[in-house]
This record gives sequence, structure tokens and C-alpha cells, in this order.
Amino acid sequence: MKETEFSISNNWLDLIFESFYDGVVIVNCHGEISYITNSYCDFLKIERNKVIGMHVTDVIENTRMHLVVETGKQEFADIQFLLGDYVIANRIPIIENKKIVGAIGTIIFRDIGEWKKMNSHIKGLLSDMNFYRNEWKGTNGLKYSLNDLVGKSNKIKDLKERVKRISGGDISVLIKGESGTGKELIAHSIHQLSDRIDKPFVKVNCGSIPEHLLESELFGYEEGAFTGARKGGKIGKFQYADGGTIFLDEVGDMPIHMQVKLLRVLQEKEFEPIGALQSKKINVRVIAATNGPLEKMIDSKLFRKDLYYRINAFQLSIPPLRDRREDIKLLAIHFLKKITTRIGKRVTSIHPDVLSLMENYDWPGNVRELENVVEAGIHFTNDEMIGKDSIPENLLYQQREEEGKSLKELVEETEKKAIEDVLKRVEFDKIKAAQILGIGKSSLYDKIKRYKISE
Ligand SMILES: Nc1ncnc2c1ncn2[C@@H]1O[C@H](COP(=O)(O)OP(=O)(O)OP(=O)(O)O)[C@@H](O)[C@H]1O
Repeated sequence: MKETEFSISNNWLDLIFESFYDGVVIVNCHGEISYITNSYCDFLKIERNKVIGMHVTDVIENTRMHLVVETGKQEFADIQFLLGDYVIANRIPIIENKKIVGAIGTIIFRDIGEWKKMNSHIKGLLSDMNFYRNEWKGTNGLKYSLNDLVGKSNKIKDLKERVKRISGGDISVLIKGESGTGKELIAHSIHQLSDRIDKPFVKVNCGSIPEHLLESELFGYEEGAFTGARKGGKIGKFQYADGGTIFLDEVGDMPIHMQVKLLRVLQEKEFEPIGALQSKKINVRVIAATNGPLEKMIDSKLFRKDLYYRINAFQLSIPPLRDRREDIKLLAIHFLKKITTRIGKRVTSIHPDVLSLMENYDWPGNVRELENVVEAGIHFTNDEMIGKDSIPENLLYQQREEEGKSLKELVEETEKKAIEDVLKRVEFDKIKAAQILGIGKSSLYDKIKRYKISE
């Protein structure tokens, strides 16, 4: 050996390993012990020279080292029961020229109580970090960006492109989509990608503010504007949003008299707080969202046509989750990572059977429902995997119902759904629908009647 070459003796290995771990063991590809530290032998009350060459399962209780050399999969922070106590074990395969030649295992047992304390300390730090992250985001009202929009379907890729293209300008955007499809997430992303990023993003849920309070919420009031008015008056959401973006969620729920006032703000870029003598100039971008058909509300005089044209300068439609099933698995895994990181519970996977149940389920509550199902699964499971026993029954029943159906029933259901989807798409224009479906008009009428499809 050349003088410059460096070799490590067993004594050195002992010194290195014993400084960092309470026990280290190395096994060959057959699971036989090739090396073990003195401290590990002391703990196990065994003699080192007697155990070298023995199969690891004959020496160490509950070991999995022999499995790691078979699977080649590393195992980190596993809790192993050993001599009446728990130890924390890491097991790493040793790979040479793409072949598993052995595995190295380390354990820490010094003070599991210390480790538990450290674990809860880290959990605390994580939750503090999340708190400050949210606080920081809260300063401008932003919770999401376009990076948070998960999906690999063409529909989502397309949507992302449209969001990027529309964000730059000041044009009003109307976001359409069923509840839980991500309308708010898109609204945040538009603001985040716009020049208004350093100005506020203010959300107004038009459906949840009582009608008599909506005006003061939106436009504020002057001191003494009415009995019970706060001293110094109140700043309305529009003024808060000045220079930034106002997001009018559930815009269809806005009472008609407020729609008139809103239209004026949008057209004239000024508003009057209640009781004010002068108007205030305002510069806000409006993003509105709806999960109902505003066009129908216009027909029934529940929504003003002129306001509709104002807010509908550009329209984004988010498809329901059941129409982009290829996103379901990706989203489920995304939420698994996001939620486990947030709550600090170790759940690493979702059983393939559960994933396929998820892919077949219709998700009436869309992505929000999926997020809730994953969260419940994480809390419910006692395992590192979400199995069938940790998901809501309706997901399981859906499959059982399918299983019990005859081919005729399944074909009819599919036909009914296809007709409904097309009719919705063409807003119940039956001639267009018949053309798209490639059937005659009278046949379509028959089917509409048979399946009791109504507008
Ligand atoms: N494509 C997506 N990727 C990641 N998360 C998503 C996606 N779509 C929705 N979400 C998540 O689903 C939840 C519901 O989304 P959001 O509140 O934006 O829906 P919404 O359409 O505004 O619902 P509602 O109409 O009920 O107000 C949120 O937690 C959001 O982060």
C-alpha cells in the first residue's frame, strides 16, 4: 500500500460509529453479521467475536436487516422493540456495481425520552413555521400561487396557460366552476402573477354576508352615518383593496340593489361610503367567481345583464374533478404530503386499492372533498399507509353499488351521464346536443324523457 493511501481499521470504525450511534451493525448479502460495534454488543450482552458470521436474526431481536438486503429499500427512523425498550433504527442497503452486497444498521437508544422531546419540539417548530408563513401571506391576503394548482390533465395545463396569459392585464375575470374546484386558488394566482402583487388581495364572500351589512362591508361608512355606527367610521373592502384586487366570491348571491352599486364602482371607478358627501376614487381589479349559471339568473332577472358583461370580460371555467380523473391520484398524493408535513404525522402512502376507489368516485365536492378524505384518512390510520379501513364509507359503497349492477344498468347510466354532460355544455340546446351525440332529435327527446333529465 502506498503511503498516501488511507485505510480504516476496525478500531477507527469503532471510534467513528460509537461517537455517533449507540449501536452499528453491518451484515453481508446473506444477512450474516460482518461487523458490530462494542457498544452494541455491551447493550445486547453478547460477545463480539462470537457473533461475527452469525445470522443477524439469531443475534438481534426484531431486526429487519436481513429484509433490507433482500428488498434493497432503506428504512429510516423505524421504531424497533429491543430488550424491553424501544430504539430508533435506520437500515441502509450497501450497493456496489448495482448489486446489494450488504446493509448497515444504526440504532439510538440512549434516551428515547429525549428523542420524543426533540420530536415534539420539531413538531412545535413546524407549526410555528406554518403560522408565520401564513401570517406573512396574510399581510397581503394571499394564500396560494399558481404552483399550488396541482394537475397533469390537459384541462388543468390549459387552465394554467390561460391564467398566465390573463394575469398581466387589469381585465376583470369571471371564474366559473362547481364548489371546491379551486376558484379561489385561481383568483389568488391571478393576483400573484399581476403587477398588483405588492398590493392587497381582498376576498368578499357575497353569499355569507347578511344583506343589510353587505353595503357597509363593501363600501364602509362615515362616522355618524347611522345609529350604532362606529366612532371614526369604517373602511370598506373596496378601499382596503385599493391598488390591488377584490375577489367577489359567489357573486350570484349579491342582492340586485347591490349589483347596481357594484356596477357603478366598476364603471366609474369611484364609490361613496354610507353617509359620505363625496365619492372616493378607487383603482381595483375585480375577479368574480360563481358556481351557478349566471346566464340563467339573468333570464330570471336575479342578476343584472350589464353587470354580467362588466365582470365577464374574460372567463375561466374550472372543470369538475370527475371530468379530469387523471388528476385524482396526483392530488391525493399532493394532499398526503402537504397534510402530513403540516400535522407532523408519519403516513407515507395510500393503498393502491384506495387510489383506484378514489379514481372511480365522482367527487361531488370536488378537490375540497378529496382533500378532506385524505386528511381524515391520515388522522384515522394507525399505519403508515391509508388503507380501505381509513376512508369514508361512501367511497366503498360506490364501488359495491357498481359491482351489483347489471351490464344494462351500467350502459344506461353511462348513456344518461353522456347526454346530461352534453346538454349542460350546450346549455340545453337540444338540436346541438343531438348533433354532438350523433343521434336524431326525436331519439334524444325519447332518451331525455326516459332518463327524466331536466334543465
Ligand atoms: N388543482 C388543485 N391543486 C391543489 N389544490 C387544489 C386544487 N383545486 C382546489 N384545491 C384545494 O381545494 C380546496 C378548495 O379550493 P377553493 O377554495 O379554491 O375552491 P372554490 O372553487 O373556491 O370553492 P367554493 O366555490 O366552495 O368557494 C382548497 O384547499 C384548495 O387549495
